[in-house]
Amino acid sequence: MTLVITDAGLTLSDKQIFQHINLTVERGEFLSIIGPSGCGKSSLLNVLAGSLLLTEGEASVDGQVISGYNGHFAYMPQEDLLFDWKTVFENITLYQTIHHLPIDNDEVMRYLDIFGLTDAADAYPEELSGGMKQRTALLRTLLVEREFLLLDEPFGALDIITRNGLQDWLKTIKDQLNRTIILVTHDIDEALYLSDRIVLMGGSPSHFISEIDLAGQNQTREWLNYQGELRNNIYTTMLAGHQKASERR
Ligand SMILES: Nc1ncnc2c1ncn2[C@@H]1O[C@H](COP(=O)(O)OP(=O)(O)OP(=O)(O)O)[C@@H](O)[C@H]1O
Repeated sequence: MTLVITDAGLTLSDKQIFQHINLTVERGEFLSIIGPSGCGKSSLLNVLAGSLLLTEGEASVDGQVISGYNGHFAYMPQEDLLFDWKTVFENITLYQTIHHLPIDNDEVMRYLDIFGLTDAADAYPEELSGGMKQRTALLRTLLVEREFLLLDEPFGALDIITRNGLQDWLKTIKDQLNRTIILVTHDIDEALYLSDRIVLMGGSPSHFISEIDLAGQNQTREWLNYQGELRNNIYTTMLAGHQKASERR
């Protein structure tokens, strides 16, 4: 499946959030979107998930225009809260329970194993570490079984050690997930480490400023250590976009 966004713009309450956004995402790709706070990254994910409608242009999956909630995207919002009174198993199968869909226990157990949560299946969220909670929320999103996973700052609230651990983990399992992933992050290194491609968003109204193609790179932690120039270029570009936005506010 291919996602195509063409000349997309979004105005909310008379404020133009973003404009002229063009993007094609191919099946299996890992794309990160980075940009300053408030530039509209979450809004763009909301458009794809169907909870916001574009005011200009269009987004489509395999030619089918997105015009509201649709069956292509599973969205993990910034604060994907787990229900405290439900176990890990019950939390991750919530979508199926709510929609009266069958639960494939073998499949769920297989994913619990991949996510390192087998022993926690019957635990309640308060018994989990921060990293385990995020893995649980991510697994819940994955089990919705959509082609595209939209991850909005999934590791944003975690300490650096846990965060790095989850990045390493996501990198090792991403091929097994067999999904197309769109990740929103503020963390340049996270984007460099995990992505096939990065788009930078900024300005006012916000737009895509530039794109970095990382396909074919072997992005190890050591590789990251040598990306000072690239990291600096991304940061400088983001800063320029942020300053431009501040001047217009
Ligand atoms: N329903 C709404 N009505 C009006 N303005 C909104 C609405 N939702 C979001 N906004 C505004 O849209 C802008 C973009 O918000 P959004 O959350 O998409 O940015 P972001 O880049 O994801 O920010 P962050 O990185 O801080 O999460 C912000 O200025 C926000 O206040």
